[in-house]
Amino acid sequence: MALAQSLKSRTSLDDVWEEAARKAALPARDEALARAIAITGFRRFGTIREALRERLTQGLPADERMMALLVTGAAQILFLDVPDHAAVATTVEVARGDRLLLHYAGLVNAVLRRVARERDAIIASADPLADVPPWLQARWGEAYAEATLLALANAHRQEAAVDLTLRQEGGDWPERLGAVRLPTGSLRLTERMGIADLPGFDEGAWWVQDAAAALPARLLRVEAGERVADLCAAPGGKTLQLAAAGARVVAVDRSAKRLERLQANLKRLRLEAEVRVTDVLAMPDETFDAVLLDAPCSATGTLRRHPDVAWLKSDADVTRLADLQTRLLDRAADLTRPGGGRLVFCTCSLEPEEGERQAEAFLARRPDMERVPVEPAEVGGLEALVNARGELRTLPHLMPDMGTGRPGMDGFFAARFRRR
Ligand SMILES: C[S@@+](CC[C@H](N)C(=O)[O-])C[C@H]1O[C@@H](n2cnc3c(N)ncnc32)[C@H](O)[C@@H]1O
Repeated sequence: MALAQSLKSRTSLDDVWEEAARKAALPARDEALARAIAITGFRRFGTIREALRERLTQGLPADERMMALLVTGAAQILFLDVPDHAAVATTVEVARGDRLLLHYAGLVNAVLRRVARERDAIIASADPLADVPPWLQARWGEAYAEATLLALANAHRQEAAVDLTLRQEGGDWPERLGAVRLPTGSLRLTERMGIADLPGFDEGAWWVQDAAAALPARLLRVEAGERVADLCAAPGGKTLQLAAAGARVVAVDRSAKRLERLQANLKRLRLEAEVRVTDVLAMPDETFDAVLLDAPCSATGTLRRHPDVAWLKSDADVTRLADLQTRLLDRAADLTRPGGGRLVFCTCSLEPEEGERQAEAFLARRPDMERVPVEPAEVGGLEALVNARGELRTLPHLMPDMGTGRPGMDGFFAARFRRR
């Protein structure tokens, strides 16, 4: 019932999962299936809800737990490799075991059987935009062309691939890992495997990082020995890239818990960085040769991994976060060395307020900063990833599958500046 809890409290699935899993105490394999069901429930929430609405004479249940129960049952029937009878039986069993849902058991049984019988028709007639909630359809309809909106919706229905960033480029890692080298340099696994069992994990030869997430730190073009600030650094994917390039990195984040993961990552990779638990806005004056600001954002570029975000966030979150980004960006500029220091601002959002408009307003209010356009050659020659102003704008459908059967990448924005 993590899905119900997440919907009710508008808290991310990741945040409610740990506690829910501890309470349920499921064996690892069952927990993995439960998580796949919850993720699929969110990924296809619009399609599933519509299918249920059309098959419930009384309309959708107001009770979140009942709604979540039906969604998890239908997700298994429609989109997961679970036999229909097992999906129906386990969902009915959950209803029977719950005092408040007990009287719905017959209804659950009937509606899920009907969903199973009508599966092909449900899938064939599903609206291509059904899984994009209205607030995002409105935003993306304004920001992007109609064909792009459809491509985004389609990309978000796919599960994300697992990409790796090599600590050191080269070597025979693609063969050893059964991976394909993407044009941008990341490796993409062709099969889903236990990460810790893969060759090179213990020796710290690579780390998991989406192909798009690996681009912003590269745009900083750090050189060995440079002093670099990684602001909003945890859990540290970009810190690892900067440290692996030989920079003396100061990694800053206000979350001590998330920084623990960054420390563990540094340890496994045998890399070093100075780690500071602090609010970027409260950092004392000092300057760095290069600064990376990977600001907190609505994360609408990561819906393939975190489909819950689409159903839990709202316009108000974008406004609030964009305001925080503006303040963080000004602080990041102050920390950039005058006379040539570089600054890269990035977010994993598809919203212009958290990307293009943020960069435009920044340049307008900071005459001490100038833009350093990104060249397509810096992102593997993929021209579609760089806009006319020389900003990186990756979209989830823009990475071809390169023979892995798993296309796609996170949606990221990055702009590069130099301090005069
Ligand atoms: C997008 S995540 C960073 C991901 C990270 N750069 C990476 O590549 O693994 C944003 C981070 O910003 C941190 N954060 C949010 N507001 C902050 C602030 N005012 N000062 C410092 N860190 C902040 C959050 O704790 C979160 O870890």
